[in-house]
Amino acid sequence: MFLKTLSLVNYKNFTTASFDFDSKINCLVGHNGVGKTNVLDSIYHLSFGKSYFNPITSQNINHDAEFFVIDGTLEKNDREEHILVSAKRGQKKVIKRNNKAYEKFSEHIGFIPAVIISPGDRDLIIEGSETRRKFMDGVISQSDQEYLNALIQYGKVVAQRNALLKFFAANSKFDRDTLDIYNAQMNDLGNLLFEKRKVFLEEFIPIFDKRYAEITNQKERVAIEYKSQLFEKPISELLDQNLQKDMMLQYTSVGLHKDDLSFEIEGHPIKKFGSQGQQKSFLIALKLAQFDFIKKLSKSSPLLLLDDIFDKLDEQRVAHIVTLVAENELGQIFISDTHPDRTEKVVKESNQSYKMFRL
Ligand SMILES: Nc1ncnc2c1ncn2[C@@H]1O[C@H](COP(=O)(O)OP(=O)(O)OP(=O)(O)O)[C@@H](O)[C@H]1O
Repeated sequence: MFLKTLSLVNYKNFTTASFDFDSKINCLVGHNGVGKTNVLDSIYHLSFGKSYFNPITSQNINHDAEFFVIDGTLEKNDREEHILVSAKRGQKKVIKRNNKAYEKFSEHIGFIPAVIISPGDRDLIIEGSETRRKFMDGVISQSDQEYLNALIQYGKVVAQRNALLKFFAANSKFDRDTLDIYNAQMNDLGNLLFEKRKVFLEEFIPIFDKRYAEITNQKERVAIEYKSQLFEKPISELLDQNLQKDMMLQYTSVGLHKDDLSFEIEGHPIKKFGSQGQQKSFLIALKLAQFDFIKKLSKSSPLLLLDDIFDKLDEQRVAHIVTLVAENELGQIFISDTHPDRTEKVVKESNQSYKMFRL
């Protein structure tokens, strides 16, 4: 699978732009702020139906315009596929595949598998548990529609349960029967998601370990561990035990939505004890493991979007990734960089076809 063409109208800083991509390596080069990241983000948008950097759709529309269009042609399984994402201020976004609009965007997830590596990935280490859950959910969802549907449903049930708790507090009421309906739904959906997260991590963690060792020449011991209250008790029990607390807080304080992943180096949290370089290697290993995992399940190489990759890796490491493309381990990649010469030097050495786009 590869992205053949991309046209943008009023997407972020672009009024119009079009690209005819190479099936292997594409380099977007230019000064700070010319829009290199925005091109990568528009490709991400085609894949996930939203921006990686700014989830507020209206803010992706050029400041001076009323709408944006991202139009891409893919070659997938020897067929040409046409994907269009468009948004108008004040209206719902539209995503079309071969001119037919999706009713649910979630149906599109996984159609164009993609992985982005960007300086902002550091949030995965430094921010709260939500970023890590989102990462895990994102990887699983790209290859498991049942997981994605259950996840969406679970989120809705928690929101309904929270609204009910607020209603109880505002009206000094309590209705066990309605609460039990939500508890049962949370329990069933939560268990399904918990089992799938466990299965996923059993497979994902060894892939991550291998990638980390490869990137660092096995310098130190790192670990990812799944943290969930569900290892101790089923959700139904957790909910019963915490009912008084939830009534007071007016939200659901326990469940699968509190899961986390702990990232450790030599037995200590990498957030506090990892050097900058170790954190960078950890994040890249995490993203390459995501790539491997999705590739295995979807049986095609995800698009690899490398934003400001030289910020994260020295020339040798970037060359290593480009070599992987040459060996056909990776598929189509997009690299953004401010230094055309250093990028061109690295990609030339790979003896692969490539295109340079000077923005
Ligand atoms: N909705 C928008 N309308 C117009 N311009 C926008 C919009 N959103 C972002 N921009 C502009 O896009 C530019 C940033 O583009 P981008 O982040 O892609 O740059 P870059 O080439 O990757 O830069 P760097 O090398 O610094 O990472 C900024 O000038 C920003 O103001």
